Amino acid sequence: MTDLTSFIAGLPKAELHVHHVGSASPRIVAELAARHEGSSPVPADPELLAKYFEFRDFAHFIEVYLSVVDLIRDDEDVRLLTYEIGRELGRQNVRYAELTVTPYSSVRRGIAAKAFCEAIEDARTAAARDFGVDLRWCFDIPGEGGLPAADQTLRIALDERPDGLISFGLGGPEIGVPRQQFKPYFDQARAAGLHSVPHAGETTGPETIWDAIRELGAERIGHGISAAQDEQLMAYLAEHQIPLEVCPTSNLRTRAVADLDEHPIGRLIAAGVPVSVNSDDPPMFGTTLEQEYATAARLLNLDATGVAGLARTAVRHSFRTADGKATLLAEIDAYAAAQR
Ligand SMILES: O=c1[nH]cnc2c1ncn2[C@@H]1O[C@H](CO)[C@@H](O)[C@H]1O
Repeated sequence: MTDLTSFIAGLPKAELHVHHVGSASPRIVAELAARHEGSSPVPADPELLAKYFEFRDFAHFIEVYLSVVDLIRDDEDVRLLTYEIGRELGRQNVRYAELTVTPYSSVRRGIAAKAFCEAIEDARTAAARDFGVDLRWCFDIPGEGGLPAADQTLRIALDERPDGLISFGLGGPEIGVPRQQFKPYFDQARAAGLHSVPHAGETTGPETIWDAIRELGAERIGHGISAAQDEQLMAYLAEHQIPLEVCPTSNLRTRAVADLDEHPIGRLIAAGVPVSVNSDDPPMFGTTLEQEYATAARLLNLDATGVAGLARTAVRHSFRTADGKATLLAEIDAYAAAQR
């Protein structure tokens, strides 16, 4: 039996909560910073960049995140970033990923919506061909952009409708950004067949999660960790099988939790809440999906069988086709059996 680290490395995985720009590796950020030399506070040097990715609080994280968004200035940057994300996911044996993409931020930067969508679709085709990674898109509203951002994000989703688009989300800060105002946009996105996957309960309490369910028709919740403060909400999530996309290291690095050993993931699972493990913005948080699995294994006291269960759970919570799920579940089972 190989050790858990190598078991995790080889395990076929699915990722459901990982942000497009938030996945820009230090190498890609350096390349983009060099392309736009001198016009960005983002350091090109990897050492300085690691320091730059240390956050005082969540608001500071969003500020840093937006400074990296600012580096993506044309469709070539979009194509490079997305293809390289595919490479990194393939390196970790991620077979399927639902990437949260924020077209509003790039269109505001002057990249035409059509060119943006063509660039991510080109990269999706190339990542499947070159790395065996099946990418899908969640288009998310950056909450700090308010209703103008919601309107533009919905327009792009419905007018451009790239082949990989499967869901509609809401990210950015929750404090001061109530979920209810986005109901008309989620209603239209859902009517058009997109799955609803807003962030909620990351930096605010359980009421934000209730709002995401009642007002936005959430089928899954980004983070949702404050559900652990509300027994009734956890029972509801368990009964209606509404999964949480939990990102442990993100919560630590944005100060959403003070200490990993206090992370509520164990309490949520013990209450029957469906939970997948994800990386969110891996290079910004100095982590990878593999490391998130190792962290979850430590927090939940999992052996290899338990870790394979994390991968299976992510596949089951995904919006992949039934055939696509069956194929990946079979691959996970075959891998786990071969490692015994
Ligand atoms: O963990 C996170 N929580 C909320 N928003 C996030 C997170 N990671 C990345 N973003 C992204 O920050 C962008 C700017 O507001 C948003 O688009 C949001 O998707």
